[in-house]
Amino acid sequence: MTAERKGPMIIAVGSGKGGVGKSTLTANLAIALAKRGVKVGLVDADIYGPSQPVIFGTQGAKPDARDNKPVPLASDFGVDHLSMGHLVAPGKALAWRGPMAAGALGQLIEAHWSPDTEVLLIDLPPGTGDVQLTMVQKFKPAGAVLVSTPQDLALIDAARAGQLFDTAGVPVIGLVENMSGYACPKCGEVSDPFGAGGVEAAAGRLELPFLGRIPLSMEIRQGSDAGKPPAAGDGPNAAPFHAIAEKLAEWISARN
Ligand SMILES: Nc1ncnc2c1ncn2[C@@H]1O[C@H](COP(=O)(O)OP(=O)(O)OP(=O)(O)O)[C@@H](O)[C@H]1O
Repeated sequence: MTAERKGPMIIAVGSGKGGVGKSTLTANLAIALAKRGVKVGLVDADIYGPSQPVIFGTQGAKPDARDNKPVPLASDFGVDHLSMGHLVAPGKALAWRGPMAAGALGQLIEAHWSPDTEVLLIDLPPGTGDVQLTMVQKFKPAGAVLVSTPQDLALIDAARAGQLFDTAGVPVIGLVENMSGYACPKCGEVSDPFGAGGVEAAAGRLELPFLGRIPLSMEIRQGSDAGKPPAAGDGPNAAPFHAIAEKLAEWISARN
């Protein structure tokens, strides 16, 4: 009688800096986990710059509400999802103060997720502000994945985001390097516009697992903008996401 209903395991995806590919990684990890048979939901908590409706191709869709709670939207990729971008007009949340944004995040997490949902991936806003703090304090994720590009500045911010989770007692599952190495589509030569290997080295210094790297690729950007996330297909850009999802799935089953 006193046993609490066991909800989905919450896993946060965070970054110290904006624009490093956190939303791209979250969406593709969710899709890759779903392909492995995990029942996954995704919350786009990036209240000030929601991008999941574009990535999932559900822009303009309006979630139903039951008992004043939103019902997450289904997608073509087996991942139910909910974003502030589905609930308020674009740009409106920009004027919200911290507590209001944090309250909105609560509504997304406590929505009508299907009862068999095993894992909720949360695409956090970049940085270490109020929304992130509320998230880790109130909803206590089981773990967090941190994404960074390889440059030093992004890494310093990623380490700060790591501290936020550490302070709240949320284990960092590992670090992901995004936009690592670019293969020229014309000549095939690989270059490293943001450097390479920086995140793996930082993971070593911070004594955190390194989960893998995602290349900088035109197809990843085009797929994200067109509602066709690469992990849903089986092209060359799907593999890096699936390799990281495999490690995440191992971490999840070790916790169950
Ligand atoms: N590996 C990649 N190769 C090419 N483009 C990428 C890659 N990762 C992300 N992008 C592109 O970079 C842009 C920013 O990515 P994304 O929105 O995922 O970052 P973010 O960290 O979530 O940003 P925000 O701070 O807005 O939340 C998007 O246009 C996305 O398509």
